Amino acid sequence: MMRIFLTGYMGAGKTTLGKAFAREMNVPFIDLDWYIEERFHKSIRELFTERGEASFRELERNMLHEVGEFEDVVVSTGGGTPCFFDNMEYMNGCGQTVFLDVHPDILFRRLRVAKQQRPILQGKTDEDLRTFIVEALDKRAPFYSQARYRFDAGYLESRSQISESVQRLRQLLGL
Ligand SMILES: Nc1ncnc2c1ncn2[C@@H]1O[C@H](COP(=O)(O)OP(=O)(O)O)[C@@H](O)[C@H]1O
Ligand SMILES: O=C(O)C1=C[C@@H](OP(=O)(O)O)[C@@H](O)[C@H](O)C1
Ligand SMILES: [Mg+2]
Repeated sequence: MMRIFLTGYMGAGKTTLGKAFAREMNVPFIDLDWYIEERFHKSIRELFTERGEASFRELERNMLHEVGEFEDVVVSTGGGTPCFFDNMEYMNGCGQTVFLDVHPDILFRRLRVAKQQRPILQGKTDEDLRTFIVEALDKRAPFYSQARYRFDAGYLESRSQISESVQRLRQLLGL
């Protein structure tokens, strides 16, 4: 049975790598954000605005517990998932957890062009964004570091880099 949770900051590549890795391992892929969006028929952005973050975190935890029941699955969590409730402990209890570690400079480069879909980053100038990433990583590090494995996900910019990363992740997990 394979149950893998990918964790890490926004833009770390959880969705990109998770999708490619699940395909390689021939198991279903679940992106927790997409799962939530489908269930509630709303975008993450809408859920944040309509309910506020605290309520989003509750439903995120509930949905995590739902997907944590599935067997043979690769789950990409949201960037904040490990940092609320006992979510990290829960994931460690039922599967393999991987922290996708990426340097803040690379995260900045990725998120600059992809901040529209992420409610937490909206309206930030470049300078604000850079500071915000560094500070958030600092706050979230104690949670991310509880993952069983750490993976350097700084190389996901092309198809070949993605497939090289998939092989590297496979080796790390001994699969
Ligand atoms: N369609 C795309 N165009 C350009 N870059 C992309 C695209 N999809 C993914 N990427 C790159 O991969 C990064 C990681 O994205 P993603 O997998 O969504 O991260 P996460 O799920 O951890 O937030 C992106 O920010 C970007 O650098
Ligand atoms: O870091 C966060 O708090 C969040 C990350 C997002 O997921 P990604 O990391 O996949 O962008 C999404 O769950 C929501 O916007 C909140
Ligand atoms: Mg994602």
